[in-house]
Amino acid sequence: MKVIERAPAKINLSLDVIRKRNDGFHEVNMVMTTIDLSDRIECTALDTDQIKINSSASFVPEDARNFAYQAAKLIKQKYNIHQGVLINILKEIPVAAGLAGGSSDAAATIRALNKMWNLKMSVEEMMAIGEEVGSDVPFCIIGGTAIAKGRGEKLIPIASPPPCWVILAKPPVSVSTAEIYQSLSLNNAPHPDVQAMVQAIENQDYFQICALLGNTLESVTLSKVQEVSQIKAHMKRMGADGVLMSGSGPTVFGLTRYESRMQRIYNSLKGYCPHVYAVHLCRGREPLE
Ligand SMILES: C[C@@](CO)(OP(=O)(O)O)[C@H](O)COP(=O)(O)OP(=O)(O)OC[C@H]1O[C@@H](n2ccc(N)nc2=O)[C@H](O)[C@@H]1O
Ligand SMILES: Nc1ncnc2c1ncn2[C@@H]1O[C@H](COP(=O)(O)OP(=O)(O)O)[C@@H](O)[C@H]1O
Repeated sequence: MKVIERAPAKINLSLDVIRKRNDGFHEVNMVMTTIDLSDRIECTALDTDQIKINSSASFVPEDARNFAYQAAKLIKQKYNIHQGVLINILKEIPVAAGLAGGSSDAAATIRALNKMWNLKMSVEEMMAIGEEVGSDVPFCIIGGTAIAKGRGEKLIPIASPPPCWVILAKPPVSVSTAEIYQSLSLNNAPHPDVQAMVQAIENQDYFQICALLGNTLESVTLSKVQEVSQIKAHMKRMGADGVLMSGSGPTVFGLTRYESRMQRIYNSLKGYCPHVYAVHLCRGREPLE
């Protein structure tokens, strides 16, 4: 038996870091939304009782460090499953990019194994398992657009933003999420207006959404990866209506409603950055499969 699931990336339209907690995490307030750049997860039943990972990308661990492996192991333990699974990961999402590629692979694995082993887990149960793998995994279980609080696991689904093109450019460097949070000094950090962003999305006010894009972590990554500022400036010059770094970065995204402008921004970045994509926001809570 084989179950296939789509694992879409996310971007953070607004990301505020409120305080450092005692457990090593930070309290956040974010607006996240899925985009139509996806990995593909294929789960195939194995005769032997083991978890095997196969990934199409280098840099992605194929052992217990893989988030999909960790998700499968947690499910096997919780439901006392003695069957094995081969998890084939076809990577499209750049790795360590601020786009939650690994988290989305874990979430898609949870959805796939729920079907393959007929576990009848509710969305809440899948989110609880996801939370044990990483802060962004519960969001990746539901997808769509949501406010995320706590360390990212407390979710309030909201309406989707109005349709537009999202151009993504990842400079040829990767950053560690833990290091970026660690280097953040909250004394002089910028704090985006998350509530105003939620309101702008509810009003379907595209230009207000563009104006309110903000990310507390951006200044930290900017100071380590100079290409982030260069790409931001370039996207603005080429006519993007709003530009921001996603998550802990270093991927930068730009928004436009015009296909011709999307093409211009995309083409002008293609020679400069190894990873450039032009995608759409995902509308609504489409079934993630
Ligand atoms: C910054 C964000 C924004 O969506 O995304 P990415 O850039 O990773 O895509 C997330 O907060 C990342 O979530 P995720 O990548 O799941 O992080 P986790 O694996 O749970 O944690 C990795 C490390 O990041 C730090 N961390 C993470 C989340 C959080 N709210 N506070 C933290 O301080 C902790 O040091 C933790 O050990
Ligand atoms: N399935 C996976 N896909 C990508 N990276 C993974 C995966 N499982 C574990 N990792 C590890 O997680 C780290 C962060 O990757 P990723 O989830 O792509 O980035 P981000 O947290 O910035 O969105 C990588 O450096 C990689 O070692």
